Amino acid sequence: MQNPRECALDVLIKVDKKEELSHIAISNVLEKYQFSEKRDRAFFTRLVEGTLERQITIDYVADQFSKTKIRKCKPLIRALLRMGIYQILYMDQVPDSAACNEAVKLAKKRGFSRLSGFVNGVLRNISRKKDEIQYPSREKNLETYLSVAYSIPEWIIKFFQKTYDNETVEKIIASYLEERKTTLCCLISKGGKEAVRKELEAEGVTVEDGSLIENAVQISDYDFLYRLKAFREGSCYVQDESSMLCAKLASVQKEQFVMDLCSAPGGKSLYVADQLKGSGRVLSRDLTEYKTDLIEDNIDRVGFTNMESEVFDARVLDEEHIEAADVVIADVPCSGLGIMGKKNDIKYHISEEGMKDLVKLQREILANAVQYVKHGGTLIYSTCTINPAENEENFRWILDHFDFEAVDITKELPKDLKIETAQEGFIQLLPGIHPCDGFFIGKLRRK
Ligand SMILES: C[S@@+](CC[C@H](N)C(=O)[O-])C[C@H]1O[C@@H](n2cnc3c(N)ncnc32)[C@H](O)[C@@H]1O
Repeated sequence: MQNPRECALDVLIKVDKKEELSHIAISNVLEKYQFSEKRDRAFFTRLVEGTLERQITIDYVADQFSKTKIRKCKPLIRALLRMGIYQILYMDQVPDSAACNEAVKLAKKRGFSRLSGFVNGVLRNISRKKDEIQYPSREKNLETYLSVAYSIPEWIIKFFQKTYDNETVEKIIASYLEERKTTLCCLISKGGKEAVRKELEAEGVTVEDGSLIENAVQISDYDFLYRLKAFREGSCYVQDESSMLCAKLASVQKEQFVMDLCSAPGGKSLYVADQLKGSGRVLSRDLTEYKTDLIEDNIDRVGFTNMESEVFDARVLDEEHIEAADVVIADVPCSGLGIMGKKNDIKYHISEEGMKDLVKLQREILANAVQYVKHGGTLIYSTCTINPAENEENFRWILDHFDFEAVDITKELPKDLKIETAQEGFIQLLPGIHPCDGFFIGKLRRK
């Protein structure tokens, strides 16, 4: 990686133009430069993720120091300013002078010599007057304050306030900015947690136990996941504990047939296939070949023979599988408000209108999902969002329209997780309140 700042600039421009999602753009660059220095790769990742994460705060600051509003700047200049401000405000180890000089050099290199003075002026001014930056008053307008302080669109804050008190809302949005470790699910059939821990520690990785799930570990102090033997050889895979809990609640039994309707990259399928210990069958579907290739990559890596992938649109009823499955998992496409800390694009892309369309799509998928469940079989309905319409309202819609009953999951939850609605068959996990992503899980039984 010759110049991590230039790589970051290119990714930020692409993401700004909505040409690519940030996590995909970042991982493409990291893959391309997998043999570059660990330090450069880490700097690049932090610069892109941090700049996107703090974009609302950064833009608010930029507009105080520039006559041209940042939204009106050319994409390259906007990206340069944003990443320059991020370095000045949030990267203590980078001298402000380096942040300014490198931004000026990149502006010139990319044919914007005329505007390099403007970039220099804005960045140096912010660097000089850091202590004079004005932020909105918490007392005068809580929502605007929270939006700028935590870099979350104001409408999302108001949306959360409809369901949660201000203290909870602040905990949720603060959690999105927290640094998080990578969580891995250790496959039981590959020796389980202790075997994985041993291999990871031998490679210098720091390994801690997960908070909710027995076979979860959290790792730090590593560079490239694919270089870790335990990962490469398929003893573990990346999965948040909320997702593991979701798959665990499917409570699969040996020899069962499981249909996972929206399954790429295959996390929940892998979990249940592992629980089936080589028996039974997991049919993992997704909408496109690009997506099922991701599932196939995972199957190849872990070597499971009881799991297969298939391109299938879950909105289309599959007559051949009516009442065929012991367990159906409908982990549907959703607004993703529970994972905004991991996927920075979500907060800039999603809208209330978009969430309404998602509810329609989810019900279309659910109307088919219910039909694949055998009588007495299980339906798991899940999302990674915090939106009552996509979550408990859809759950109740199933109960109202189909021959299903809610399953009391109180006793199946980890002992530290006490959520009252569990007896009604569902839980809403909240980041900042629970030690995992924001996630909804509902469990139903076909009568
Ligand atoms: C929340 S993600 C699934 C995550 C996955 N269950 C896991 O644990 O790794 C939702 C998935 O639904 C897929 N999807 C969207 N529309 C779909 C449709 N009509 N039919 C099938 N899958 C769809 C998306 O491609 C995406 O992979």
